[in-house]
Amino acid sequence: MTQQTATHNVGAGIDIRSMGYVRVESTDLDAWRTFAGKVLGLVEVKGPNPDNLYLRMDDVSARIVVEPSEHDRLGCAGWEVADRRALLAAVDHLKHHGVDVVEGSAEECAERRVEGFIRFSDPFDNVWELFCGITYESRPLVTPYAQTFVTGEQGLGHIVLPVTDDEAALAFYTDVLGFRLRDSMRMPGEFVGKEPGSTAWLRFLGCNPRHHSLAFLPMPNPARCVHIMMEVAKLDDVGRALERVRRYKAPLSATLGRHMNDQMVSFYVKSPGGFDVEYGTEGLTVEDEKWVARESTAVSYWGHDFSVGHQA
Ligand SMILES: Cc1ccc(O)c(O)c1CC[C@@H]1C(=O)CC[C@]2(C)C(=O)CC[C@@H]12
Ligand SMILES: [Fe+2]
Repeated sequence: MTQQTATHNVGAGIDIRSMGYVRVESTDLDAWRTFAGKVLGLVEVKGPNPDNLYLRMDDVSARIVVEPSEHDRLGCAGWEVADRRALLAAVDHLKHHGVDVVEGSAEECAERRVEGFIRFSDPFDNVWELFCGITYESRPLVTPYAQTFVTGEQGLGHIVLPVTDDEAALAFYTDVLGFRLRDSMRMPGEFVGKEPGSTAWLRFLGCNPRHHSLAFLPMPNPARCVHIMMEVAKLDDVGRALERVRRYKAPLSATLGRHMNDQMVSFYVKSPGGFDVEYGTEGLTVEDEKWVARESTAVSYWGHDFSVGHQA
């Protein structure tokens, strides 16, 4: 299967290849330094702006950039397209759908080490960036706990964004952005503040073989992000990370478990950004040609007790 087949552009949306980077706003960079380095096992590297914290997880120069701010929240997620031509096509496509697009300045490109990028917001004020031509490093990454992150064509991982209207979100992300629906989960409406007896949908969407790169939860969130997921190669890497959560007293949001839809074994830990980080392994990969989007009837086959996150 090649990336160039027509099926890759199902729905004629934008040809987004993967989630490339995440930018985080922080009131406490030292808290992020410890959390990212000691708990997650990311590697701090030098970057263009000495005020920012740059974190590597693979050959890409930085996958997570934390910048000083008055807020603790997600800044934006950056999504990779193949090249400048794809980026220009995306601009046309977004404008055609009435989306306001801002082109990244030369300084902003230098800070991100990309050839070009654009910024826009989804209908729920989540900030998106699309970029091409990011730099990658010759020096192999040596992670502090010897884990390997699963990235490559699957990108950084996945992100769960807050939305206010699940139907409008599904239409925007599939018809306008070109994501493919991979799974759905029904939730009681009262869970997200809708009228009792109603239904709210959690949708899981993909843009590459990773089962989902994007999901949305119809519930507002001050951190502008529910969680980001990063995947490591081995179950031992998840187990060791869970021990570091305990050692560094990072607040666990959900216990170890295996999800039903993407079969990932993971736990959730609260980041200093106000959103969770899901740390997992053994995530499912799919092929668009064969995949059928169904409705999963449970969060997990076992584990993932979210009540630990609500205990004082
Ligand atoms: C259900 C599910 C499947 C695959 C995932 O990667 C995944 O993160 C989830 C869980 C999604 C969701 C969440 O992130 C926030 C808290 C939620 C709403 C719950 O309380 C249950 C499902 C959880
Ligand atoms: Fe997740």
